[in-house]
Amino acid sequence: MHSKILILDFGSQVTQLIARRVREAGVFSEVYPYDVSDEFIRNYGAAGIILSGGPNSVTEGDTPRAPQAVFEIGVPVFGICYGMQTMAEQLGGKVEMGHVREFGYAEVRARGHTALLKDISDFTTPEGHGMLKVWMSHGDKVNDMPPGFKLMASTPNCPIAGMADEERKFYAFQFHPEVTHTVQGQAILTRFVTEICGCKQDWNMPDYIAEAVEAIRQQVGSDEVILGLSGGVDSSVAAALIHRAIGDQLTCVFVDHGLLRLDEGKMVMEMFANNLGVKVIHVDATQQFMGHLAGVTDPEAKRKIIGREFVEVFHAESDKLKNAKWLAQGTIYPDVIESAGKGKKAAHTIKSHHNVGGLPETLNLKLLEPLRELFKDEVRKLGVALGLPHAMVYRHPFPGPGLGVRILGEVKKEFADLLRRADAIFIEELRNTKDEQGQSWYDKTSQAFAVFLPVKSVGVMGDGRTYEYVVALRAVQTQDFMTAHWAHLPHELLGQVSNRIINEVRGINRVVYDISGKPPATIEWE
Ligand SMILES: Nc1ncnc2c1ncn2[C@@H]1O[C@H](COP(=O)(O)OP(=O)(O)OP(=O)(O)O)[C@@H](O)[C@H]1O
Ligand SMILES: O=c1[nH]c(=O)c2[nH+]cn([C@@H]3O[C@H](COP(=O)(O)O)[C@@H](O)[C@H]3O)c2[nH]1
Ligand SMILES: NC(=O)CC[C@H](N)C(=O)O
Ligand SMILES: [Mg+2]
Repeated sequence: MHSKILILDFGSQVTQLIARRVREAGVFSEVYPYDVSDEFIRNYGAAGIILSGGPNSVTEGDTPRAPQAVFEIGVPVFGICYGMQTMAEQLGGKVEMGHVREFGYAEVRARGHTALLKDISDFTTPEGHGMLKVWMSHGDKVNDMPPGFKLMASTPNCPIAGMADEERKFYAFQFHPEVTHTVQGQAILTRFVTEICGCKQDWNMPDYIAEAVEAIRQQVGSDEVILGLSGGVDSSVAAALIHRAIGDQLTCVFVDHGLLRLDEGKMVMEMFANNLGVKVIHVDATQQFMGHLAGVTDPEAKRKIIGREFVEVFHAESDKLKNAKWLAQGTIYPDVIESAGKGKKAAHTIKSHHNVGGLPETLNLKLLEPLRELFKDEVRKLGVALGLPHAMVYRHPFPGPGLGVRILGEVKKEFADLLRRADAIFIEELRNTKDEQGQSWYDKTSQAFAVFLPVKSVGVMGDGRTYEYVVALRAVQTQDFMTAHWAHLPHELLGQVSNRIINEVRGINRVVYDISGKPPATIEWE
């Protein structure tokens, strides 16, 4: 049995990051909603409990509180932001609605020489104070500490930015150690779970796989599962994991909508059907997709058509199976955060992701989403541990609607064929570079591709006049795809790509490079 950390979620946008940091420390953890019962807390067997942040204010009645048992069962407790505020309130301290709200970077003075912070700091002031560079996001603050607590950290705006009752091993911070902007955040959480809670650092990817496999078997029983396999990272890793769990009960459906990259279909079939022994149905739905897309120029209309036709195909394929009760998806945590955010804040829809998530009721399939707690880089590590080739796991993401959102305006087969070839040249040239560390520009960019512009311009080739189409190259660097910088590719490389495309792809006589960031542009052009 692993020792385990219980994380109680008060609704923060970044709760899963806490779980991720604990995983990175090699310790097992699970996230539960804050309102589990006292009995649950007593029986769970946690080596320590972490209380997350959250959008509410403890100064208002009827807002979330931790089960009282959290503070009674004698295990260490770590409060973060709202978690600190409710800890203070529940143990007899005082929280006030702040007059100054603090969002973003702050420097915090570490105080009190606690077991948690000893020798952790980012720099020392001339007066000899240890300082931490942290990330804050709060309005309320603790004004009086509960009995038994001493001051652990402070800022000018927030005199009680950290507090500790070392007797009971209760620790709390107003800032967020789980985000990477808090430089020592991982060190602080690692120390909490190892030295303060006494957990062994014995939890690793093979254990994760074993537990996920067991959970999938429990959930699915003897039912059949279908999975939309794109050849992208997420659905490939999901397929490998589910296949490990239930073998032939899994059927993957790979849809070729005629808008895939060059040789994509061949590659996916070889990899999965031939090398990994996974059952894959290759559906050539080119006619169906292209037929419905004919004459349609509006980007949202195109996306909706593609989403609808995907569902049609999955529907038809699941009907052919005897006992298909589940639709598996490669949904990962950022997808979950984004959709929750949309529900709460009524944000504008910038793009309708084709997402199989918006499935019609009539499909009558339950969802199986074994990756929904993981971040992209963790999914990649999982893929490698499952034996998928490095090159597949570290591919750039490719959107479900494929070249459909990279051919501006009406999608035509002729355009898709030109774009596929231009794109393959760009990617090949990126892969062929190498810096001193042995990294290629493909590795150093997060996503790179060509875009087809259905406008013609005049050129001169071999003394003859040409009047042909334009291709735009796009390459971006990003952590989370929510914001992105355009990649500063070397001019020689761009020149080489441009030369090859114009020389090798008849029909293209001009290549341009996209130098827009996100925001204000988006990564895809439609
Ligand atoms: N051509 C396709 N055939 C079948 N399913 C698809 C296809 N394209 C996309 N999907 C489904 O849509 C889901 C979402 O696509 P998305 O691009 O976000 O993930 P991915 O393709 O698995 O990974 P990546 O982000 O690396 O491209 C996929 O997990 C897959 O289930
Ligand atoms: O599976 C997907 N279905 C979609 O409909 C879709 N639209 C955009 N993307 C990918 O999402 C990331 C952000 O893209 P944007 O900046 O263009 O919104 C980039 O990685 C895009 O490739 C999609 N992925
Ligand atoms: N990030 C948080 O947990 C915020 C806590 C609380 N809602 C505040 O604004 O102070
Ligand atoms: Mg994809």
